[in-house]
Amino acid sequence: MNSAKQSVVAIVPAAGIGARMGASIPKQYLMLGEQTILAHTLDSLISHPNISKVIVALHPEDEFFANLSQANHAKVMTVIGGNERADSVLAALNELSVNQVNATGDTWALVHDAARPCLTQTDIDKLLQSRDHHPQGAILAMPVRDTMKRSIVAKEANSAQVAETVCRDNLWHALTPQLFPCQQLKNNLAAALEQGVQITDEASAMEWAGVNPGLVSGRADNIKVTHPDDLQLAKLFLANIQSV
Ligand SMILES: Nc1ccn([C@@H]2O[C@H](COP(=O)(O)OP(=O)(O)OP(=O)(O)O)[C@@H](O)[C@H]2O)c(=O)n1
Ligand SMILES: C[C@](O)(CO)[C@H](O)COP(=O)(O)O
Repeated sequence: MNSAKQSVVAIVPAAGIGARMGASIPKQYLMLGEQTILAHTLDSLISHPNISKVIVALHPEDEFFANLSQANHAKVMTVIGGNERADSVLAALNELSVNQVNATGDTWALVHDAARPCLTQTDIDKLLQSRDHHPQGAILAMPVRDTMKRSIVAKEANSAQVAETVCRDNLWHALTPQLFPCQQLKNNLAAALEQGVQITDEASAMEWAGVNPGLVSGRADNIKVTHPDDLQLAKLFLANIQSV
């Protein structure tokens, strides 16, 4: 079926606590300019014409989401997330299968981290258009530019040492969104988690099932806000994106 006719549901894992950020509140609710990180992320998905629904996976004790204006948007619905990111994504997929994925299963899941607020419409378009030559699904990714080192396991802080240089040929940074047929992603993610497989992104569940997801080159400013110094960078990137 022509990809233009297939429906796309965005899934936003937003149930983390942001431990590495070390803030007093979950990092997705930190301010970035005029809005929270999560609000910026939701705006980028809500505003895309080919995204019909946005399912946000929230921490069971989340007390912030209801205060976002985006919480009341017609496209937005919520589910309770799980202990790990993958569990939160699966919770959203399970919610979808109840009332969204039709018999032919031609609904696509576009999974995007709440912590990546600098996503552009152009990159969403690029990923959606990749379905015609990547019917198995694809992810936004960025080729590695630096020489990559693997460290010796450090015995104490600030004592890391190089163990080896890792060949960077064909090495990419996996970004999000990651785009897969709903039904296949749900089945593969559930099976992988059931087997205790370490799943840190949707592609790794699909790879576990023998799929080779497409790699779609994405913008370098689509960063995941993880550590405190990422906040200023995200502010700069967002201002740049909004100025064009
Ligand atoms: N149980 C979890 C853990 C993470 N996430 C989400 O997955 C995304 C990427 O995870 P990460 O950057 O690691 O966020 P946190 O888990 O919050 O960060 P940390 O690991 O520092 O605690 C985030 O938007 C986070 O909210 C989630 O939905 N459910
Ligand atoms: C999904 C992801 O953003 C791709 O790079 C990354 O795997 C998330 O990792 P995290 O440890 O859950 O932040």
